[in-house]
Amino acid sequence: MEENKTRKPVKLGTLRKMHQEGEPIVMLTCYDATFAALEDEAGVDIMLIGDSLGMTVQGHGTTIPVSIDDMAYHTACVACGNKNAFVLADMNFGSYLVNEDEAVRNAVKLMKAGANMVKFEGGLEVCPLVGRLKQIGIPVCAHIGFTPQSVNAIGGYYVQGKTASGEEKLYQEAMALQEAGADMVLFEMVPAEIASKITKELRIPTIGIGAGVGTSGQVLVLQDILGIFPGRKPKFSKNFMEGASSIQQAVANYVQAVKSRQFPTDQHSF
Ligand SMILES: Nc1nc(=O)c2c([nH]1)NC[C@@H]1CN(c3ccc(C(=O)N[C@@H](CCC(=O)O)C(=O)O)cc3)CN21
Ligand SMILES: CC(C)C(=O)C(=O)O
Ligand SMILES: [Mg+2]
Repeated sequence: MEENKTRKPVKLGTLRKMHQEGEPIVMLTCYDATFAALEDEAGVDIMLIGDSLGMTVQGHGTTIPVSIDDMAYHTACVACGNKNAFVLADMNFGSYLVNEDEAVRNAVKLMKAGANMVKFEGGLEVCPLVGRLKQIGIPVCAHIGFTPQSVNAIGGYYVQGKTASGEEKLYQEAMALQEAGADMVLFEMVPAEIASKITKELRIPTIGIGAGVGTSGQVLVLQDILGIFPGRKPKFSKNFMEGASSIQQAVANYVQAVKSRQFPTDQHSF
């Protein structure tokens, strides 16, 4: 592969600047070193070692069975293949809301494996943990809206924040997370208008998946953009292999589509 020599390391400061200047941030899930090198070369800004690996790599029906050792292993694989992208690692179900000291130790494990930031699902209930991690030098991305680890409690794959009170809840959560010290907020499956409105009021960058084009950046699952995830495709994802002649080109086309705000369209939004 031809080396991309113009690329500089993406740091937290880079992401803040992109948010301020309105340059879209491209995030894509990544689970191994080969794809890390490929995504890095294609210009992906943030590689997310998502707990979606429970579905895409391990073949489970949800993200619930994933362990902290699974997350640390895949984070280390990605970190080895990556040169310049920012590395974000998901905290798995059960690794952060059971016991706060254990949550801190688990976050430390992911940072030692090569993460630059950790992400976990939740609103007001995770604010104390966000503050504690911040104190010991661990940046946090908060994941709100539809939170897949709570699919059993939510009762299905439903769009969140559709009612006036749901919208207010999302707004309050985003503001509280920023105040608690979060460095980024991710919205999953929320109305485009709300994600855009909250993004304008936050100092910190936002990332959307099924949250419209008005967030600071976008994320999708690697296997979804390659059209190789079995079963029905979520409304918010897009197969970028269509019209591409290689995997490299499909990933580059995703990067280009997010950077030019051609993706997502209304067709991928709620
Ligand atoms: N391959 C893959 N893509 C993802 O986007 C993804 C994962 N896995 N695993 C972790 C979570 C789970 N997420 C999901 C999974 C499925 C739907 C889904 O099926 N959405 C349908 C509605 C399905 C229904 O009505 O039950 C949709 O049309 O958007 C949404 C989000 C997002 N994440
Ligand atoms: C879908 C994204 C946002 C995620 O959390 C994951 O891949 O686990
Ligand atoms: Mg996740």
